Amino acid sequence: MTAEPAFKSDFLRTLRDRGYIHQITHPAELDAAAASGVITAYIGFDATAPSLHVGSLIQIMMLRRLQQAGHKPVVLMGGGTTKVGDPTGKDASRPQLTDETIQSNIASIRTVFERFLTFGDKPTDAVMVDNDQWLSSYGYIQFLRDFGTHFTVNRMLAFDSVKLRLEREQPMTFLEFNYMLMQSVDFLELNRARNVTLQMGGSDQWGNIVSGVDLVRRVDHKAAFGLTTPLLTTASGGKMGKTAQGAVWLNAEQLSPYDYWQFWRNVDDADVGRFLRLFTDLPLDEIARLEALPGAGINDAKKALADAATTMLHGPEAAATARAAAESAFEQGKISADLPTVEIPREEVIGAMIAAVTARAGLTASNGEARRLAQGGGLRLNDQAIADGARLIEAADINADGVMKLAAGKKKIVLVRPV
Ligand SMILES: Nc1ncnc2c1ncn2[C@@H]1O[C@H](COP(=O)(O)OP(=O)(O)OP(=O)(O)O)[C@@H](O)[C@H]1O
Ligand SMILES: N[C@@H](Cc1ccc(O)cc1)C(=O)O
Repeated sequence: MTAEPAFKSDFLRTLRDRGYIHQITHPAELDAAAASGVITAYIGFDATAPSLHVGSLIQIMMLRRLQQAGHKPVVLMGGGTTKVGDPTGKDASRPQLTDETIQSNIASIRTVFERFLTFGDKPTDAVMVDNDQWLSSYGYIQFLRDFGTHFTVNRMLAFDSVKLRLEREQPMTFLEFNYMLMQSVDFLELNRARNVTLQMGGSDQWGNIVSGVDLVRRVDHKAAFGLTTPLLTTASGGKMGKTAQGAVWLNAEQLSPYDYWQFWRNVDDADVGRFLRLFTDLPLDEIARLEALPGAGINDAKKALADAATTMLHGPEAAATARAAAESAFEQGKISADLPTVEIPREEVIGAMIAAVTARAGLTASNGEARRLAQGGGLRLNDQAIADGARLIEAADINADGVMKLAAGKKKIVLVRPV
């Protein structure tokens, strides 16, 4: 192994110590800049959905580390780039979103950033910009003349986002082919308007980021840097942020604080230390202590992770409520009103097979999966294991509050309310 150079700047030292760094374009130059003054850095987020998910949280946390180290974060909303759609990592073109959908997604996404960053007018306060402001006002010919000359098709074909599609003989439209230019122009624009010298993102963004660095350096002869994080996967190999049930959304409307707390509480043992370093502000020595807890102590480390991550996103009260609901549900065998409740038409519950209700409540993907779960002893109705997936639900299974408690395995649990 080659020895890694020691960083002088607090910012890069923290990023390295906490596991954020995958690649940097000019490490020594960037380190010197961050050690000697305030730098301004940006990360872009496209508005492809009404909420960001846990995969993008590493990026948000990196902007938080930047601000904690005394530098200035710029959050870029991709109002313009979302109209084109980043082909990076995609097998096929994205569906085109309407302007209304993009605007409503931006309005919904932007709310979470205030939890992680301090916005305002002071030198290291965060600011938010929307690239629609400049990208949409270029005329086509002007854009081509100003920027098209700085990109060769030869080089663009060599980037993964393009190359992999061509190799697989999957179509890439000319619309998508332009995405890289637009992201590069963003960097140039932000460098000129706000003195942004660093762009960060996930490792899949490397091609787009390097193109922007090159554009700033070539056109304006100014310093510009790129830094990427590893693309996070969980210990079981899946892309971080997606689960069998879907993405782990950051907005409470898409995923309740309870389910968010549960996501962190249920991470694999092997992920706990890494996630504590990336997703909480706990000091490294405290994390080392939590990681080293013997045996079942790992559960305390997971609860510390769930508490800290949920507090940061949803606030201390929501985190405490989620934890109390989880503890009463899993550890004391009681029913807690804070468990997620699923409303199902009465006729689909009373008299229906428990396997069907389990699937209908979203605990399993199918009736068959619910039946197998029951056979294996993993299906519980009001804390009693039910081995027969064909067992019919009776009115007597519903308690005085009008709900019954249904659990699939140790981790998934809901209240079903017939309505
Ligand atoms: N699992 C992950 N680990 C690290 N970074 C991630 C992960 N998922 C997304 N990112 C990063 O978060 C930023 C925003 O990504 P984006 O919202 O496009 O995520 P996505 O899951 O790829 O969404 P989409 O499916 O719309 O492309 C990018 O910099 C991307 O590299
Ligand atoms: N391409 C990035 C989002 C982005 C958009 C514009 C930028 O200038 C930077 C980044 C993504 O898909 O995640």
